[in-house]
Amino acid sequence: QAPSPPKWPIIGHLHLLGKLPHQSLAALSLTYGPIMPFKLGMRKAVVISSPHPAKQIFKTHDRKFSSRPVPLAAKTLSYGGNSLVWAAYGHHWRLLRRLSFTELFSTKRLNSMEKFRKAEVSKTMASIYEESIKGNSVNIGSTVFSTMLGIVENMVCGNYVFKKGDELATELKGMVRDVLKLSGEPNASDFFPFLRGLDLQGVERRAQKLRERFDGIFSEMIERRLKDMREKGMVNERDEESGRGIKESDFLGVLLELMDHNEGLQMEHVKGMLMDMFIAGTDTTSATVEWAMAELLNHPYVMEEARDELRRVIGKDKMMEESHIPDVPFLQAIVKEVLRLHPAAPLLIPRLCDSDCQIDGHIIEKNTEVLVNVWAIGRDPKVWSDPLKFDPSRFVGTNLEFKGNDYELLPFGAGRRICIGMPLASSMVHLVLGSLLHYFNWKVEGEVDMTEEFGITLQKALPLVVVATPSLPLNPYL
Ligand code: HEM
Repeated sequence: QAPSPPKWPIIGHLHLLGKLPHQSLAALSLTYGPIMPFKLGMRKAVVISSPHPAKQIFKTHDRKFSSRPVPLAAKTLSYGGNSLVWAAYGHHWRLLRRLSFTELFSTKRLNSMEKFRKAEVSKTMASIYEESIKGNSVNIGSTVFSTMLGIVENMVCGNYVFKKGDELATELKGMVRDVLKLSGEPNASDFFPFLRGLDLQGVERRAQKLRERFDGIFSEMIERRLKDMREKGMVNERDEESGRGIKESDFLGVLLELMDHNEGLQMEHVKGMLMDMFIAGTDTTSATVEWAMAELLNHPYVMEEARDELRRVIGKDKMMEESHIPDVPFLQAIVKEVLRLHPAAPLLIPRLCDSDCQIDGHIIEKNTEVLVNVWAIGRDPKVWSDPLKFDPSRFVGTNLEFKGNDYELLPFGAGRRICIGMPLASSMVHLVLGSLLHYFNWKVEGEVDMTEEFGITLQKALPLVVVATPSLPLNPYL
């Protein structure tokens, strides 16, 4: 057994989690090592804080670690824990993963939707422009959240339930945050199965209520889609805008059709998938752009270097497009540096060990939960020189990527359960951040506060609200 902190009777190590578990666990692993057994009430866990054991888990023994523990709140919110994010590794998960890949995230599918993403980002830039000429400030996180909401929504169901800036979109951001908070909130019923049913902290009650609110939205989406399908067959009338082929359906249409053909898919699986995409795809991406802007505002010379690069590559009177991304290596380095210091899921989404396994000489027993602390790995002085310094140039001229093969940089996880939305997230973070920098000047008085807030995702405690001024002579976004 690897060394672990002294535990208390019954609660084990729960008292050591603190308000920001990724930070408390990172500090403890400095004393107890990179493979640290941890007792969460009655549940066995192990915390991994270094690239070598992470590689063993995600590569050498990936199959054994390909399920996840499902917190009770997540089970309620995901319609029973059978969605892509939470399903146990096996036939059902493979079906959902394959469907999501072919219908949403294959290169072909993503390419066919590019025109639409471009339009969505232009709309965002135009709205920031309008605010900027009025001298109004912009809430970066909320603005990028709405952009991602529009993009995910269009990919998933090809129409709009949420209008930009309307009440439902604003409400939805709050709801997504609540889901992430609830799913990450330590819940006594998870740690002590004999307390199940008592719901002492009211977590499940709150999860149930939240799910009902989502359910109203999803039911409306599905109702509309079914009506379309009845009236027009599978023809997607929005093909002009979405760039899809005329006979193709969208993701929701395909799921509903498969459900009809009894492929083992039920309505709650379809709704669980909608929940996954809206939760996993929106706040993660907008938080990354928000952290990036916060770091750049605190490092104006880095921001200036990125803008010089964008001006050189794109030109002064053109919009940034996804096709520019391979030609802006410094912007790419900034994104890597932001994901190193501020990974949107600092403990990833935990995995579950399905049979005894030896990692670097330590036995990890069956049913142990595995928390890979990528936040700690990103700040480990044994891995990075001057790790707390925001210095994108450390990536310039290296082949280091965040795609699951370099175990020192794993913001999207790795192995067969690596984030399926990574290609989309990567394009969007580069495109939105690049566009914000290319088109506007950004300044703040004093330092931006970088305090983190608790949740399953890493959020800024204080939202970044800044005034922009247009920086290019023409406004290519209007
Ligand atoms: C910066 C943005 C994002 C980050 C940092 C991120 C991070 C992650 C991480 C760490 C995991 C768990 C991986 C593992 O267990 O190894 C994950 C899973 C997942 N992500 Fe993302 N994600 C992002 C954006 C997105 C987007 C845009 C979507 C979709 C629209 C998405 C959909 C998913 C799904 C469905 C899973 C579950 C995959 C499975 O269990 O098979 N994510 N993500």
